[in-house]
Amino acid sequence: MSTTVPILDFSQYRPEDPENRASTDAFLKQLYDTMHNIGFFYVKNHGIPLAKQEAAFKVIQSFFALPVEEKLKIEMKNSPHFRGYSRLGAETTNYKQDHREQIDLGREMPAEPIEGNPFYIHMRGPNQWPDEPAGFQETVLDLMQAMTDVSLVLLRAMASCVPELDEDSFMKMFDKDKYSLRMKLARYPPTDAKDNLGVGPHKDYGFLALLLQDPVGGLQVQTLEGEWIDVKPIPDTFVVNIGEIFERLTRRTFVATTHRVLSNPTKERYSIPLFLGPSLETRIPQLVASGPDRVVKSDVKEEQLLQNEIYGLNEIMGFIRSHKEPTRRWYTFDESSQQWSRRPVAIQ
Ligand SMILES: O=C(O)CCC(=O)C(=O)O
Ligand SMILES: [Fe+2]
Repeated sequence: MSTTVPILDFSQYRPEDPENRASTDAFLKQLYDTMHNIGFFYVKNHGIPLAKQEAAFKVIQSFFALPVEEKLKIEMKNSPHFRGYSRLGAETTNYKQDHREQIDLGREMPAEPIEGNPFYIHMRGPNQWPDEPAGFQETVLDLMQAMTDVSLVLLRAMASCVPELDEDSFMKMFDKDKYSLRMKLARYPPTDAKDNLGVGPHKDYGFLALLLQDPVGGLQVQTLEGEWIDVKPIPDTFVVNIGEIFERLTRRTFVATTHRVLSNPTKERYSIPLFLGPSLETRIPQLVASGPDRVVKSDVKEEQLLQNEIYGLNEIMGFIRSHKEPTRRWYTFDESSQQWSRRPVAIQ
């Protein structure tokens, strides 16, 4: 069976408009089928102006063009909240070094006290912002807000298209002051190496990811039958995919699709994924009574899946396995209790 990544028209989804019922229902039906059959799709007519997308790419490109010493001023190892810059090769996916550099960001929040809090609470905290280029923070925050707004509406649509899910109790996990948001600003340098994996095969850890990619291409998804297909850039669309926790919650009615990025031999590539999750303390219920008995082929082994009941544990464990140096400096693992904890001050 050949599979394609469908394009959904977001302007069809207007649940508050009774006149538009047929169109909203058609959108929800297509959304359900897509999430069940492939777990990846494009959205068009999302309402985020092209100018906002282009402005973000522009400041991001200027940042990555700075000398490395400048970029290292906001290196992730400064941050117990896993925020900041990771240089080329600093990140690991599926046991292998990735070939990209990036800035990790999240919601701008105050750091939480160490005493009396679980270690995963430190995923919350402030971002590190570069001084240069001018306007970086405002421009990136502007896009982050617009992408968040689209993600939250998409999430509601996803919840409402599953008959077994109660939309309101589902959305309660996404308390407006506490839901979790992570964003990456990524640059993949060109490589003519035979092994041209920009990012190795993985699933995303949260509920959903919304991705803006530039025109270069290289993103691929693995169909449920195990075949790799291109998610070619389509101008003015965003790519959406489901995360592992959504898969857990729906007992694989929805699938967290495996994906990877192949670097281009001659061109650098930029992408901006945003990951949405509930508040860190949320215990993820399995809201669907029983899932279909599905066999899904994936290059990601079951042992790699993050399926903890507490959402925040999944998020921090994803960062701990990908970012060795910030982890070594700020966290410690106790063999006897098999527990992680946060160091009060970083070690050198
Ligand atoms: O750069 C991309 O297109 C995808 C990146 C990705 O999958 C990730 O960072 O989780
Ligand atoms: Fe991903």
